[in-house]
Amino acid sequence: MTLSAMEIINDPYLNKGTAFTADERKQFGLAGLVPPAVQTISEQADQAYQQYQTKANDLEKRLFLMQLFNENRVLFYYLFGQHIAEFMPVVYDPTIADTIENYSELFVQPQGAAYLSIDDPESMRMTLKNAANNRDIRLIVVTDAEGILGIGDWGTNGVDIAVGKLMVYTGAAGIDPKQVLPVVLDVGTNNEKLLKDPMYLGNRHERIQGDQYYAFVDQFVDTVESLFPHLYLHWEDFGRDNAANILNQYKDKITTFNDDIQGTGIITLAGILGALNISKEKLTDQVYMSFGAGTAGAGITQRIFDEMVQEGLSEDEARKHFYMVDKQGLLFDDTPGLTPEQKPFTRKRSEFANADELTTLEAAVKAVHPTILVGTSTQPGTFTQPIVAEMSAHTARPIIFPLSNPTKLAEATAENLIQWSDGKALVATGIPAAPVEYKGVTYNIGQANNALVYPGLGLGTIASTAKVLSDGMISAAAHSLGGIVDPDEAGAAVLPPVSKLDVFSQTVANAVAQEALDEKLNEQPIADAKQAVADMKWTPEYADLGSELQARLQDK
Ligand SMILES: NC(=O)c1ccc[n+]([C@@H]2O[C@H](COP(=O)([O-])OP(=O)(O)OC[C@H]3O[C@@H](n4cnc5c(N)ncnc54)[C@H](O)[C@@H]3O)[C@@H](O)[C@H]2O)c1
Ligand SMILES: O=C(O)C[C@H](O)C(=O)O
Ligand SMILES: [Mn+2]
Repeated sequence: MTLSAMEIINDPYLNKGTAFTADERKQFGLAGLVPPAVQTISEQADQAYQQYQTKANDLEKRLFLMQLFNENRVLFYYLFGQHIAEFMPVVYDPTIADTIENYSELFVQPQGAAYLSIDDPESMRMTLKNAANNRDIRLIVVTDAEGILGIGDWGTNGVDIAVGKLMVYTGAAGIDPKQVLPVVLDVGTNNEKLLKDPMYLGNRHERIQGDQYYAFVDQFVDTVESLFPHLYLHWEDFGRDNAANILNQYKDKITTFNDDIQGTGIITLAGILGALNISKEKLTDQVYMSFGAGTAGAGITQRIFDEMVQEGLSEDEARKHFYMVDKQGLLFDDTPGLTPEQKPFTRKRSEFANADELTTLEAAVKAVHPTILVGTSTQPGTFTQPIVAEMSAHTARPIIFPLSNPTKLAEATAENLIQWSDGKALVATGIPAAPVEYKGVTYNIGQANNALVYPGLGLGTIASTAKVLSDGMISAAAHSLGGIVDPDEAGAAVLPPVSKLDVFSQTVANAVAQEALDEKLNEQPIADAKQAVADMKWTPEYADLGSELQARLQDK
């Protein structure tokens, strides 16, 4: 069996458009099916970038790039590689939030995703097999879309976050796009707007919860593990009640990762270490306050706590450095509605004369004087001027990270934080922020978004054939981002710039793979971690069509 010329052109992994060579056009019946000119990939990319620049806004730009992605993966990633910092906010957060909210209206094609319906579990295996289409799948990003960014429950529309996260894996770290699969678990939605929308494309019923939900998740894990034996399974944007349960269920059994818990923990720790490098302070001297102690907030807190223990504090000593504020206010051991992840970080009312008044962030900040404040609350504008002034009055260089996404949900803007703290605050934001000019200094703002770390973490884990993702590998990833920014430059950022994302993703991957080997977690013999990472890395170049087709036939 061989592929027809039309099948080749319509296959995004094989299509080269005007870059098919004269020989290929002759040999595979492509002559006359594309315009006569034979272009190089660089000429194609220049032409595509010119088109991109004519688009009126980020949504239009994204739709154009998705069209390119749908039609020609190599060209898309070549172009992405040339404009990584410019394209990140367009293919990913924050613009991706608009495409998720308007998924039905914008729907053109399914972008290679697998839609797994809880109403049709019998089809699961076949769907996954067909979506993989004989490809050697090494990486799945799966969501059930109950907690998309901070915008809530978006049902089947959430599939876009799986597609988008995977685009960043390849653009940043060079994961082979032939080896990835985006998946949405459509278990229904509690989003009334979607349930009433005649155009909604997902299952039109409330979320199935409890045993049936967990059985469906379990069936999914069993099925992908049996179909794809070398899989790295990435969970994204599950709801607060399920995310940690699922991670705890599988993390010691398979190679798996929760981005919101672990990825956010790593990047935030890296940002804090970067900030302490600037202020020349020690982590173990800090007082940490988590605002919005949900999936991400608790995940970050746990990572910073583990780091303090690693730096020599006992668990009891370390715990004294942490405070959590959620909807109820400062969390105490008798606060109703605590999650299992919050319980270890609650305080005793007896520690405060006015415990019952500590129901707002401002009151908690006044009572505790945190030196680090991290926001994952989905509550915009909650890091107010009085709060920032209060922190600045008690700390030389307060570390303040408003991490809620997308843009409209951020707890504060970087500009306000720099102004309100008179340039003292060490800031990172969840979405990209422009440098802030203040009193003659240009403050570069680091982006504490898990996208700065999960691509390298994934590449390192897959390349090392690690059987699990260990705490040591996670810690190695966080530490590997140090030493890239010069901390002594005025206005230095706490994290390396997104423009270097492709470079430092390799650094992260190398560190993670080395740690996996040091811990003897590799399933296959590997002599050299760096070499294994280099061998795994895919680069966007057109391969010879004949060889590609040959390989395709061998896979069948
Ligand atoms: N920058 C990053 O890399 C990154 C990573 C993950 C999540 N996030 C962002 O963090 C936010 C939360 O995501 P999540 O997955 O943890 O969601 P989540 O629903 O698990 O957690 C949100 C928490 O905020 C709490 N909250 C709600 N209203 C509050 C209020 N008025 N005061 C205090 N707390 C309040 C909720 O009770 C919950 O515990 C989102 O906006 C998301 O985009 C950012
Ligand atoms: O998707 C992002 O931009 C980061 C994070 O995973 C989130 O949920 O906000
Ligand atoms: Mn997320």
